[in-house]
Amino acid sequence: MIQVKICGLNDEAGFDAATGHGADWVGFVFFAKSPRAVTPERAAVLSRRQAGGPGRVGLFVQPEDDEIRRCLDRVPLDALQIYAGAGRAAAIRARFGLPVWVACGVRTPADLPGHARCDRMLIESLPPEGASRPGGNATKLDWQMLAGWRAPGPWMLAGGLDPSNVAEAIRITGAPAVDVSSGVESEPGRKDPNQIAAFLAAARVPD
Ligand SMILES: O=C(O)c1ccccc1N[C@@H]1O[C@H](COP(=O)(O)O)[C@@H](O)[C@H]1O
Repeated sequence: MIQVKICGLNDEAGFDAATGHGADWVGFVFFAKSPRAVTPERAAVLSRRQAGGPGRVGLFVQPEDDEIRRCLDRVPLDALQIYAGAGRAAAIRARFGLPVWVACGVRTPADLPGHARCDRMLIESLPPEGASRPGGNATKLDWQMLAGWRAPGPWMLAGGLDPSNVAEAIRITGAPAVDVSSGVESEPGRKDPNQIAAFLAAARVPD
């Protein structure tokens, strides 16, 4: 079955929709410039609503070790999704002993990774020129680019997915897992429980 991560959860309604409809992972954005940003304390409150539920993924942009440590002291995380180079990913993994997922921004087929240097690659489009954040911009890749790509390790597709296009994206790319943030929101930073439910259902429709 296709695995699904619902990212950028920051309120009870969104969190409950993601867990209640069977998301495999929920994501908390620890990046202040994001409209979905949460504090570690807020993530901990949400996280406690569903003990033993989906995996909890913390999203960090160019993080220092201290920032990750501060989060982990407050909220248990099962994986760290980072926007940083592969060398930094290895150091973070060694330091914290958690799976590290690395965002791989792709513009042309030459950008597709040939080697796995982390626990999971997030294949997504590069941000638009002048964007204030490296992801979460609702920009999608040319999915056809991935059609002949042999993934060197676990990966997921992200960027510009929504309930109306996720099934086609999976069909074209062969993605085993997908990640969404903007595409299940009524406005930036506000998750829509109905769209979360629709996304999970659409991602899991059998071929
Ligand atoms: O969601 C954010 O605000 C965010 C901020 C900084 C880096 C990444 C962010 N989100 C991630 O971006 C992709 C695509 O998101 P979208 O569905 O196009 O909005 C996804 O991996 C999010 O986890």
